[in-house]
Amino acid sequence: MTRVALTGTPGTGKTTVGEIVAERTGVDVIHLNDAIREEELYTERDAERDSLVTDLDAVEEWLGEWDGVLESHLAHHFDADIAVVLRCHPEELERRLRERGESEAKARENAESEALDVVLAETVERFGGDTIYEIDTTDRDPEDVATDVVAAIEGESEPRVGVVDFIEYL
Ligand SMILES: Nc1ncnc2c1ncn2[C@@H]1O[C@H](COP(=O)(O)OP(=O)(O)O)[C@@H](O)[C@H]1O
Repeated sequence: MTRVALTGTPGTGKTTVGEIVAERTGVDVIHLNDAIREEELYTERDAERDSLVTDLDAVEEWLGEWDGVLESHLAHHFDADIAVVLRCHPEELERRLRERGESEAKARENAESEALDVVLAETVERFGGDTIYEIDTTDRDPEDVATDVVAAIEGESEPRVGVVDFIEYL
């Protein structure tokens, strides 16, 4: 097994898809955002944003030589053999986040970040184009998306970047 970074803007479906991949393949999946809280892998609490400031070095150390699927919007900040970047049209993303109970401001902020390809750009910067599998989840159900993720993990599909263009949303 190798290490897979399963990343994407919040709301793209990483948690949902990660759970399906774990069920189907038996591969170990770490939901990093939970681990950061449970293992106290943060430097401080940002009270204003109601969020934790992740201690990237502490996470790296905690991961050690672990192999499996690392699921988080931060997953691409750590070493991995391949990166899977989930994408979602900003309007659908905003809807998903509102339905999940996020504030209007947070849903909007994430939708704009998705339109600007922020996570993809960060991932390309770290991984280069040859080990990234970008998957558009818009109008697809999580089971289908999980099938694509499993194919990427098992080396049955080709790396690809540049599959969406959401810039008109802005
Ligand atoms: N492919 C999908 N189509 C529609 N809704 C989805 C899809 N994947 C996830 N969702 C829903 O969108 C919300 C965000 O999904 P989640 O897996 O928590 O995303 P993330 O972990 O990337 O923040 C959840 O309410 C989830 O049920």
